[in-house]
Amino acid sequence: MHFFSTDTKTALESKHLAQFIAFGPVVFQVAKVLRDSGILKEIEDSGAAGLSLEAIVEKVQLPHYGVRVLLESGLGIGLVIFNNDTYKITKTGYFILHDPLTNVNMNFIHDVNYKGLFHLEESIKTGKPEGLKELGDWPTIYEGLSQLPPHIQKSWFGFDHFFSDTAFPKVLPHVYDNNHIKNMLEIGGNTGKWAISSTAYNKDVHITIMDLPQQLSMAKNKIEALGLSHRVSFHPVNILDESQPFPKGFDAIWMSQFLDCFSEDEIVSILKRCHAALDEDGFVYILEAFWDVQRFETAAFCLQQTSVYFTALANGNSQMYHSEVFKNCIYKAGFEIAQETDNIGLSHTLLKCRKVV
Ligand SMILES: C[S@@+](CC[C@H](N)C(=O)[O-])C[C@H]1O[C@@H](n2cnc3c(N)ncnc32)[C@H](O)[C@@H]1O
Repeated sequence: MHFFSTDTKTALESKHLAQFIAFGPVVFQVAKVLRDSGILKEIEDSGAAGLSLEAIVEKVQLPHYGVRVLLESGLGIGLVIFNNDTYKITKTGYFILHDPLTNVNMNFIHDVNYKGLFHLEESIKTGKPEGLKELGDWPTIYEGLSQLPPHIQKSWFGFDHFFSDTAFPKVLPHVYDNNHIKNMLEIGGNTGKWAISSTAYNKDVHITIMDLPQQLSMAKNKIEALGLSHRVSFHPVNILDESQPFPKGFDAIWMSQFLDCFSEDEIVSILKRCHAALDEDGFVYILEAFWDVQRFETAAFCLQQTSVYFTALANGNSQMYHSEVFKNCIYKAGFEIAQETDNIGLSHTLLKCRKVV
């Protein structure tokens, strides 16, 4: 929050940033084409010597006019510099080429969000993911995940997994060490990554994955292929259907990057049903990224902008939450927070919640 309490820019900096915003889609597309066409890579490979426009055209085999337009735009964006008749890469250009976070975000924004974001204003008014029609005809993106075209699906999973992959190895000891968990319900298990890493980390735990039927069939194939069917069960359900009871008798419930897919009222409803499904001395473990609990302003920025994907594309009513808004949902559902562990992986917080007695 401290990042956002004062206006620190000069008037000149502010006007420059305003132009970056006004030309935002141009900046984005140029950077992506400079990355994907190989132009940035050729310039980087030339090192301190740099490359002339003619040499770049020769190397990437694209029309002279197009390469010139891209590079002149790239100068203004700050991806390249030009001196002694040659282009050289900048540090920002380097991040566009090599930084995993930048690449995952850029692919996700281009493939999943770009066209749908055109419908943002409509989504704000209706509370529905109006941009989703650019990808397919589903009520939310989750029903469509397994049917997305392969390159869009790759970008969606690349984005989702990037954050959980960095957090899961760090969070496993917090969940399993000294907690004697034998029977865990995992809600929103997606492709089975948590179940797979849990069974490898803890030789006793049995996991039941609850998710949409389409999603579970993807997870099931993976679990079977790994020979883990005796350790992992599946419970297909649309959690928004409140008439569907949760299975009972769990000493732990795990939800990672799941509750941010729902509105505040829906989160409370899901957590109340967790309350009923959980043993009296059991715990709900929630792994989430909160934009106000970040060490770096860039991390907070990424989370704040990711919220807009939920508005225009995913379901129209959820977001990456401020921690206080989210915690109020936990309290309303009859839980208290027994332990909070911040700064896990890139940006996550682990909340260990117990029933209020
Ligand atoms: C963002 S993914 C989280 C995946 C995984 N837990 C992780 O940490 O990477 C959200 C998951 O929630 C599931 N989901 C979304 N809406 C659902 C619903 N209405 N009922 C059941 N599962 C749902 C999706 O299918 C998806 O697997």
